[in-house]
Amino acid sequence: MITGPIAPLTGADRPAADVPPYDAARAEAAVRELLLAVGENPDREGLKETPARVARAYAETFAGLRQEPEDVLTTTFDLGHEEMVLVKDIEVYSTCEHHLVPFHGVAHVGYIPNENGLITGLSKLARLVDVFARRPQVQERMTTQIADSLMKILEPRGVIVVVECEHLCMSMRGVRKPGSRTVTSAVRGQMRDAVTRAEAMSLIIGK
Ligand SMILES: Nc1nc2c(ncn2[C@@H]2O[C@H](COP(=O)(O)OP(=O)(O)OP(=O)(O)O)[C@@H](O)[C@H]2O)c(=O)[nH]1
Ligand SMILES: [Zn+2]
Repeated sequence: MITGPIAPLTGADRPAADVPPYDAARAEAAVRELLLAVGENPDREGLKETPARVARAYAETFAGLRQEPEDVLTTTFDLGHEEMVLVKDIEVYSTCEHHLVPFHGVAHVGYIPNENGLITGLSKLARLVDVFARRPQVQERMTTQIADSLMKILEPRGVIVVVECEHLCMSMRGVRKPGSRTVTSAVRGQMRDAVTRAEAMSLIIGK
């Protein structure tokens, strides 16, 4: 049986500073237990390195728990560009917090800079998506977190985030509907205006 302290704060929005350091030994012990539980022999040749491998993989998969959006939205420029900036088709791999299996697809992230034209590096938008994707997630919360952190840090006039993902928990098990895609959006500030929103959506949909 695995025992030990649990994270002091349990909310999904807790700050990275409150998340305890990654405990690889604990993850390894848990994977060994899981293999025993399903009736496998964790000491057989093919599996003996598996708990350590999974522990290493989980460190990467959940690295976002120890990152803040401020860590990646660092490079900002004052370009004086006040029109919409949209990066679309950002590949997303996240983990469904209900089943701990992946959901994957694309995110489209757009914003309208403020009157000072404060913008960020394009790659930083993709990094921001990863900060929230690399956590146990639900797609709705991930979408909201991306939008709200952009609003807070860049103080833009508006933000739109659209995420389209296939959830493997719906494809490979349970209801077994491969190919279905879940679309979530979060729209903030001036991006809520009908004309602006329509422009953003046509840029997102147009291939
Ligand atoms: N809203 C939302 N639901 C999700 C997400 N990922 C998985 N789910 C759903 O979470 C639900 C969990 O339902 P439960 O009935 O508790 O679990 P379950 O018995 O494994 O459900 P099934 O997947 O239907 O077999 C399922 O309907 C999943 O499709 C997500 O990102 N957002
Ligand atoms: Zn799931």
